Amino acid sequence: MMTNDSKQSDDTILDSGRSASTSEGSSVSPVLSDAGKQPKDQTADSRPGSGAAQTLIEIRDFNSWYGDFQAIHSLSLEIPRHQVTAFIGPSGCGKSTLLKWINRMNDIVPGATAKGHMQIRQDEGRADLNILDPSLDVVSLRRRIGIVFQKPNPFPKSIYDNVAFGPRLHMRLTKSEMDELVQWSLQKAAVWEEVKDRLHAPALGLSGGQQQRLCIARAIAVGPEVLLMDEPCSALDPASTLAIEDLIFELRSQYTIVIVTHNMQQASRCSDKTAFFFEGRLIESGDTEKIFTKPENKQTDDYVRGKFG
Ligand SMILES: Nc1ncnc2c1ncn2[C@@H]1O[C@H](COP(=O)(O)OP(=O)(O)OP(=O)(O)O)[C@@H](O)[C@H]1O
Repeated sequence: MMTNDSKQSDDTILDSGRSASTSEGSSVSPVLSDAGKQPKDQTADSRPGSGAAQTLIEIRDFNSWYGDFQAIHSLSLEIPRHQVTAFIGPSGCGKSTLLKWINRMNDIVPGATAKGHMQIRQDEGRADLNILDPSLDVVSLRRRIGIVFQKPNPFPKSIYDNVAFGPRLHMRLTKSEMDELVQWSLQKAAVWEEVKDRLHAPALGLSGGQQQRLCIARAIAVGPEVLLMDEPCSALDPASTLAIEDLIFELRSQYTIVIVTHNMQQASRCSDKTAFFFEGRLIESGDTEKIFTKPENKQTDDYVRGKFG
């Protein structure tokens, strides 16, 4: 259907069935700088005008389908660099669908197609990258845009091997460099103190909250710019949830974070920007404080007040 619409030639049209993607969902990107093999300082922003929140990902007139069912309608949204953006809205409104297009996880979903513009800014001097380009190397994309799922999903390997998995695939590190990277990642994910004496024990022996922080460590070990989080706390107890929320807030100085959540308190506690979706459409987006205190749209107001959803 939409794949033959030649009138809109400036739109990218992506049919996941045609894509040459792989099913490797793990985000993997270099975390070590060339010089000194130290974890990169990703806070530095070389683009002009850095300081104010800049757009990292621009989504414009984005539509997506599962077969004939249109899940997202003409959605436009800018995701700012080094901030936390929360996607909220009732079940089935398209939050996860949009999230999973941002790192092309939907490539592996049969019948999933998309059309529109979705671009990630590159370093100064390089043209923005078209995320929906069917010829894009999605493994490289997922090294830049990592994802953490609702349910912690450590590999049935040791804690150490979980974190080292991506770097082993994509980097050539010495043993001591790998040790350093594993420690750095676990520290960033605020789980090092709890696991440092049992790095070679099975990851599946950790608590749910520890497993989720391990999954965050695994995602950041490969140096992504963006972390997508799909209801990362929904399987966790309140104490673990607070630990992850603190972590999200902390990590935003170095990563751009997008979090899907059903928990309004969580969205208001740990995000800078909020986007409210309803039935596949973006109803309103803006500063989290404004969305939760003075939204412009009545539907947004009703939702954040818990009147529906
Ligand atoms: N693989 C799929 N095949 C067909 N339809 C799908 C598929 N995944 C999602 N959908 C449909 O697309 C719409 C959006 O789903 P999506 O999972 O993005 O919603 P959501 O807002 O994330 O919901 P929830 O909060 O319940 O996770 C829903 O109507 C859903 O049933």
